[in-house]
Parts: sequence; structure tokens; C-alpha cells
Amino acid sequence: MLTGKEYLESLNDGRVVFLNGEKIDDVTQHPAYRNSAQSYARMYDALHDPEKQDVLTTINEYGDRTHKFFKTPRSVEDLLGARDAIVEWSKLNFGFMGRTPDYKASFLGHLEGYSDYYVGFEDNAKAWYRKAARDLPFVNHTVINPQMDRSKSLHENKDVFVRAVKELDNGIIVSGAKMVGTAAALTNYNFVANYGPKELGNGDISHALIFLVPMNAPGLKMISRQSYELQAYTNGSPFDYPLSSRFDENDAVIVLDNVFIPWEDVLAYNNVEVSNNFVAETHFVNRFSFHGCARLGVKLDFMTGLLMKATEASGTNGFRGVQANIGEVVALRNMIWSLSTAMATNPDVGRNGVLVPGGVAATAYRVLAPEVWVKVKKIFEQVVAGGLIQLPSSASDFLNPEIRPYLDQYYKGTGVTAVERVKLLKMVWDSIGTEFGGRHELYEVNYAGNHENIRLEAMYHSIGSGNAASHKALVDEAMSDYDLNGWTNATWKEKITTT
Ligand SMILES: Cc1cc2nc3c(=O)[nH]c(=O)nc-3n(C[C@H](O)[C@H](O)[C@H](O)COP(=O)(O)OP(=O)(O)OC[C@H]3O[C@@H](n4cnc5c(N)ncnc54)[C@H](O)[C@@H]3O)c2cc1C
Repeated sequence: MLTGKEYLESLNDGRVVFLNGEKIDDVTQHPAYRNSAQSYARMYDALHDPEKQDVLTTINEYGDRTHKFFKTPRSVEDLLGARDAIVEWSKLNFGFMGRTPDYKASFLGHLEGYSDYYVGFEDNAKAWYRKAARDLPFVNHTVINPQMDRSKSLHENKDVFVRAVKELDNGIIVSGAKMVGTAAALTNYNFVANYGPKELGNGDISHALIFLVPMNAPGLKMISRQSYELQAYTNGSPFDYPLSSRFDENDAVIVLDNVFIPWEDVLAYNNVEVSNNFVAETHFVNRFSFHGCARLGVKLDFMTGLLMKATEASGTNGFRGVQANIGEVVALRNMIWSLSTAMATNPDVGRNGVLVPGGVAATAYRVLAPEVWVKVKKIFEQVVAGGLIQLPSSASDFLNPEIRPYLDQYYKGTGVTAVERVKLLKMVWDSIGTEFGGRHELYEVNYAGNHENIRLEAMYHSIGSGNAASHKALVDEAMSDYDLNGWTNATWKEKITTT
């Protein structure tokens, strides 16, 4: 497993990252990325910390030490251990980094047990499992195509998404773009898949691919969104932007311009069946929901504490209505934690006897999590209210003797100094209101799929698992107790007709 130092060194590899019109030389040194890189490095170091090793790591079937979520799960204990390892790592960023290296274990951690799914590329799947578990490279994930024009049929948009454009003896050449790779600039590999489209017209299935590619591959370019870490660095200090300034997972569009992919990094090629169905058939969807749910549990622990402290600091925590709102956040937090426990303790049995986080709880998480985050944000806006805007522009205001007495007098809270109150409320604002906070809402609402697809897939899961049939059978049973002539079930008494 990489150490933090090895991880940071691995990023200085000639990768091509564009930000604000410039090519970034070294992401580990640039103020737009460097503190987020340090946050990931801290996670890698924790794997080697003797005090954390038992909760974070285990030995897999190859005898390699790895993060617990990277090991093929064969028991409920394996799944609970994986959940606790995800949680322990997530606590290092208070749940504000969603695409940490263990996120992609949702896919990579099943490659051994599910290797026979990748027809023709089974050995590649096993080799990638071994490498991913042993070294823990940071792999990002890109499956969604640029939005362009969703009203057009797929073949009319095909020039924008990733396809094989040439086949060689030793691999393939791919071109196209992906929207977006979260944290891409700070990762080691890009995972690429297209799922959904059946064909691109006239029998073209050049999109039916799954592969991995190193971030410094010639022809691979990343176009970053604005860096909130850079904005925090430019506009203020950690006191003003305590989350933006260290946990910004910069999302980048990834352009593949005639990039060579050797066969050993390919898991599906010209295979619509495999590429379209991998999300459900390899139970990636169960596993990424499991990861997301465990991570959101940590974030909600943090938000619950933040709401309690913020209301204490403004003297509103004794009001019945405010307490009811705190109770609602507690209940939402409890539900999310219960769902991750349920996924682990009530698993499904997958391919080759591999245990999979339970699909019933996973579909519930996927549909409910966006609602939970939006609701929690709303409660903060209603309960902490205008306090979030009654904040001085930056920590520097406290250093100006001309206004310091006013700040100390007018910005103090209930039992806390002005500095303590402002520090606390700037943390709240960064979690929900800054550009970083706004992106977090967009992330929680969309990252597991668009708002309709997550619901449709919950319905399909119900049909596929047989639950839908038993729900309908329950209704049939209730309706079979009576007909046009009255009760057909002797339990109940007929109406007595009087003449
Ligand atoms: C912060 C953030 C980080 C992300 N990180 C990643 C990442 O790391 N990797 C990755 O692969 N993706 C990532 N994504 C993309 C994410 O998976 C998508 O945003 C999500 O799947 C929704 O897809 P979309 O944005 O293309 O919206 P769309 O799917 O285009 O949906 C937009 C609206 O149009 C409707 N719609 C779209 N198509 C149809 C149709 N054919 N018929 C009827 N209605 C339709 C939808 O119901 C919805 O209301 C990220 C997104 C965000 C916001």
C-alpha cells in the first residue's frame, strides 16, 4: 500500500492538468490542489499507523495487506469490517471527500470474485484486483458522457464520448471525453466505462468498453473546474474556509485524445452485454451505495454536532421548535447509519459466493440520501438563519485594531467569544453555503445517478428481487377475501339483511 509520501510523489508524473487557462506543473505544489493532495496523503499514512491498522486494513486471499474494502467479502464480518474502515478513513475529512481511494474499491474489490464476468479478459480482472489491493493506487471513476444534447439519439452524439478508434496488436486507441472525474487531477488512474447505450447506429459498438488508463498517458488531458481551494487561498485563510481549503475534490472533464490502452488494462471491448450491465451485474451499484452511505454517516455525525454547537452559540437550543429540528437531523443521521449496518448484516449472495451489501437497503440509501442532505441544509438555513451572513469578511478583520472592539462586542455569541462564534459559523457556511458547500449539495443530489434513474432502479430492483411480486400478492390476498356477493373468507360475518 502506498504511503502518503509515495502517493504525493506519484502525482508528479507529467500529467496534463489545465486550470484558469494554465497548464499546472505539479499539482502537489500548486495552491489549487496541494492541500487536498495532503488530505489524501494523510489517509494513505493512516494505513501504516499501528494504532489504525487493525480497523483500516486486513490480509487478503493473496496474503497482501490491504484496506478492508478492497478484500473480496465472504462474511458479514468482512462487510462490517469494510464499513468500519470506510468510516475510519472518512473521519479524516469529516465525510467531505466522497471519491477517496476506497470509493473505487466498490469496483476493484470485486474483480477477483467476479473475474469470470469479464469474458475474454478474466486474467486482467484478477491482475487488477491483485495490484489494486496490494498497492492501493488512487483510481478515479468516469462513466457519464458530456451532457451536450440529451435529446439526440446516441449515435448523433457519439463524437463526444469515449470510443475505440483503432485496434492494434498490443491494445486499442481510444478517443472522446468524460464528464466528470471527481478528484481526477489527484489520482493515479482513470477508470472508463460507458453504460446504457446499446449501439451507436449501423451496428457500431465502439463505445462498449471498460478500461483503466494512467493519468499521465500521452493524449490524456484534464480540464479542471474552478478550484475552491485556490479561492480559499486567494480570498481568506483556513479560519474563513476550513473545508474548501483542504478537502476540495476538484472535478475535471477528462479528454482522451487518441490514447493508447494496452490489452492488459482492458476489461471489456466491443462487448455491449458486459459494458452495459457491469453496474448491476458486478454489484458495483450495491458497493458504491455502501461506500457512499458509510461516508454520508460520518458527514451527518459532523453536521449534527455542528447544528448542536451553532444553536448553543446563539442561545436558540432551548426553544422547542429548534430542538425538534435538531431531533430531525438526529433521526436522518440514525437512518443513514442504520442503512449501512443493514447492507452489511443483511447481504445478498453474489457471483461465486461473494457477499454483496444488501440491495434493499442500498436502493433505499440511493434514493433517500439526496433528500437527506437537502433537508439538513434547509434546517441549517432555517435554524442558524441570518447568523450565517452576520460574519466579518475574513479573519483579518480581527487583526485590525480599529474594528476589533466592535467585533468583540457585536459578534459574540451565547457563552462564546466573537472569535469562537465566527469560527463556528464560518465552518457551517463552508459546509452548505460557499461555492464548496454548493457543490456538495450538487454532489449529494447527483453523484449516484440522476434523480429519476435512482428511483427507476429502485423499482427495477423490487421487480428483479421478487419483492414486487410479493407486494402485489399481499394486495391480491386482501382482495380475495370478498367478492360481489360479500365475504369469501369465513373469518368475517356477512351483513344481516332484515325484511
Ligand atoms: C459534483 C459532481 C461530481 C460528479 N462526479 C462524477 C464522477 O466522478 N464520475 C462520473 O462518472 N460522474 C460524476 N458526476 C456525474 C453524475 O454521475 C451525473 O451528474 C448524474 O449521473 C446525473 O447525470 P447528468 O448530470 O448527466 O444529468 P442527466 O442524466 O442529463 O439528467 C438531467 C435531467 O434530464 C432528465 N433526463 C436526462 N436524460 C433523459 C432521457 N433520456 N429521458 C428522460 N429524461 C431524461 C433527468 O431525469 C434529469 O431530470 C458528478 C456530478 C456532480 C454534480
